[in-house]
Order: sequence, then C-alpha cells, then structure tokens
Amino acid sequence: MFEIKNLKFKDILDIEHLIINKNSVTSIVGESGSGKTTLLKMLNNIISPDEGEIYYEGIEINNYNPIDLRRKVVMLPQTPVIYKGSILDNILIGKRFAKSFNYNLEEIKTLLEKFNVNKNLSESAENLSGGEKQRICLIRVLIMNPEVILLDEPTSALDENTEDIVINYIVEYTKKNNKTLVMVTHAKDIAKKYSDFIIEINKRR
Ligand SMILES: Nc1ncnc2c1ncn2[C@@H]1O[C@H](COP(=O)(O)OP(=O)(O)OP(=O)(O)O)[C@@H](O)[C@H]1O
Repeated sequence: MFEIKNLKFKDILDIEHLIINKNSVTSIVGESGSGKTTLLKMLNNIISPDEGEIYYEGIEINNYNPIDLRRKVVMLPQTPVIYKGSILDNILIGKRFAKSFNYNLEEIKTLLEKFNVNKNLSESAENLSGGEKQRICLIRVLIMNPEVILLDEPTSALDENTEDIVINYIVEYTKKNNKTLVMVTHAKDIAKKYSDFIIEINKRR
C-alpha cells in the first residue's frame, strides 16, 4: 500500500526501504523526537522528504492531488482540533471535507457510546475534557470512511481502560472494513497487543 524508497529528511529520518501493508495495523514506536510524527505526516504529504520517494497504491504521492490523497489517507493529529459548535457539528466537519453530506445519526450515537462519551450530540464541544475531545476527533475520522487512518498518539489523553476500549474498537473496525491503520504510540504494550507490524524508529545521534 505504502512503499518508501531511500527517504531522507534533514538529520532526522533515513529510511532505505519500508513497506506498510494494506488491510493491516501498523504501529510506529520510538523515543521522543525520533521522527514518528514526521513520518506519519509524510504519508499524507503534509511534509515532503528531502530525498527519496513515497508511493501509495503504486503511485508516487506527489502525483496525487493533495486534497484527493487526504480524502483517502486521513490523519488525526496529536492535539485534537475542536471548532466552535456542537459535538455533532464537530463530528460532521470531516464529512463536509470528504464532500459527503449523508450520515447515519445512529452510527454516530453508537460510536459515542462505544467510546464512553456520555454527552448529547447537541452539547457544545468546547467545554469537553481533553480526552473527550480526542474521542470526538477519532469519531470524526472514522465516519469520513477513509482507506487509511493515520493516528498520532490517539489515546494520549485517555486513562488505560478507556485507551484499551478505544484502540480495540478502532482495530476491530479496521479489520472488519478492510481499512489500513497506522498509529504512532508511546505505549509499547498497545503496539504489541494490537499491531500486525511494528516500525521502530531510532533517534539519529
Ligand atoms: N518540518 C520540520 N523541519 C525541521 N525539523 C522538523 C520538522 N518537523 C519536525 N522536525 C523536528 O524533527 C524531530 C522529530 O520530530 P517528530 O515530531 O517527528 O518526533 P516524534 O518522534 O513524533 O516525537 P514525540 O514522540 O515527542 O511526539 C524534532 O526534533 C522536530 O523538531
């Protein structure tokens, strides 16, 4: 699905060859500052490498229209981005970007319940806790129905129990719907428990 060849970025990343498989769960682990977020951003062309190529489905990613690529490959950043408005508005904002206005309210309510967010969809999203905001942003990404989900520390604001429930659901969703999941995580136990593949990035000294 993704193939990286001879990638170099500053003195941060140097990757000779890497394949990320379709319909799989891949975790990216490594110490702080090793370049995990940078690599994730390269997969949907938010950052370009200084040298080398990245292919998505056999096509060099610079050959995709960036907006089209980011409809297929959606990234959830480390810090949740919440807009003024209700929880439902915040969830649907991604759908608008995906140019799809039809949505299933029951599906959204079920996701809220599964992710233990005990709030009404009409409530303002601005006063939610950091962990609740993180889960709202995850739901936003799931209902966009992308081919690839890129998650940067998706559960950093969650307690261990909620983290497990949320990751378990996303992994099941990925498998059931033939999606591809790539997540950056500090939690090696989460990476081991849920991933088909683990990429470890070492800091260059
Ligand atoms: N666009 C950029 N240009 C130059 N340097 C950058 C750029 N983006 C990130 N860096 C640097 O690259 C290094 C790796 O950053 P990155 O955010 O990828 O690390 P990380 O492994 O995700 O860290 P953490 O686990 O702390 O989130 C950092 O030193 C950062 O300052």
